[in-house]
Amino acid sequence: MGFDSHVLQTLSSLDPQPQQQLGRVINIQRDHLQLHNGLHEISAQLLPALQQQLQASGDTLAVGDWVLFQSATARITQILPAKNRLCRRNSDGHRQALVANIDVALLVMGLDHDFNLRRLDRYLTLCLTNEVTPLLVLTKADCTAQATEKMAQARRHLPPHLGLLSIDGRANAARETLNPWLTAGQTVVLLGSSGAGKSTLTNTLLNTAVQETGAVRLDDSRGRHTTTSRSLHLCPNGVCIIDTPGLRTLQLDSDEAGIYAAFTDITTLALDCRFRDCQHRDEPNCAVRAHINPDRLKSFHKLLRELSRETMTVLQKHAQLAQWKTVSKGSRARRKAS
Ligand SMILES: Nc1nc2c(ncn2[C@@H]2O[C@H](COP(=O)(O)OP(=O)(O)OP(=O)(O)O)[C@@H](O)[C@H]2O)c(=O)[nH]1
Ligand SMILES: [Zn+2]
Repeated sequence: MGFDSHVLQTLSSLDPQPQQQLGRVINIQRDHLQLHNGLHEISAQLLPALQQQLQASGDTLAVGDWVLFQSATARITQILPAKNRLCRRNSDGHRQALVANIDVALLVMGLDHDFNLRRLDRYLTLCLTNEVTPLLVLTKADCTAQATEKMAQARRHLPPHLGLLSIDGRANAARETLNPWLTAGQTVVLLGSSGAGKSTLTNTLLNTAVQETGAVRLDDSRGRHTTTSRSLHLCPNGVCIIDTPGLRTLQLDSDEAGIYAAFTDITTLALDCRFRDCQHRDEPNCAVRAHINPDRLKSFHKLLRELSRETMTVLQKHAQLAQWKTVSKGSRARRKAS
């Protein structure tokens, strides 16, 4: 189930008791938790004290977490420190762990109306700030005549080292295409919007129909949120894959250093800008604007802007709101006058 040197190292520092077992969280429903111990599945619950501890710290258990549980009662007594956790911010600003202990993320995007490179930059940042290898997987290559053109567009937009492929997620050939990217023992998560084809691809990789799939709306290719919980499955080739429900929004839980780390194509070029503090907006001799796709630069600016808004104090937010109101009042008055 993806047991690796990280888990081994963590375990050796923990001193587990004989009545405890190691398991991996493979599914979380509202009040139902499923573990796998390498042999079979186990329905488990958190020890109440551990539940309280999690609540107090604002943390949550995630699919992919490794835990110790009591063999007799199936109560989870300890969560092993994860090598990474992909988190987002909820609408109320709270951190939510999506999945844990991930090696590779397949960023699944349809070549239909789902195709949106700015959204992709968000997912990329999530991966690169957590040391997860991202791979862009464009689905529904069979549905559009523009597959080649959109692939080229994605290639121009993305940093050069990033893996990119297009598939028909329903076809067995997709398994062969993805094979070089998937190594036995690794944990791979599928991320993307609803209807992008994550469950379809999960079924193809598992070679059985485990995950339910659903048709998309014709006008905008939006899915119907068919998948409602994250779940981890073991593929015949030894890869663990986690299918996730489509995210409506992905508010990042990253700091400035993280965003810079995810945009090294920009930060490297920035060394050649004329001004050391160049913001790559309208400064002369800006090396970034000269070489980077404007859309990607927009993503970079937007993510930094979101971050500064998040870290603003309440007073700063009020001041900014007041400033916007004055500006928009002024421009309305000017429009009226002209
Ligand atoms: N033609 C074609 N159809 C696809 C492909 N991939 C997915 N589909 C179809 O797209 C629809 C949505 O696919 P799902 O796999 O349910 O999408 P999802 O990303 O899991 O969606 P949620 O579970 O709602 O997050 C289904 O009708 C699939 O059959 C593909 O590569 N080609
Ligand atoms: Zn610049």
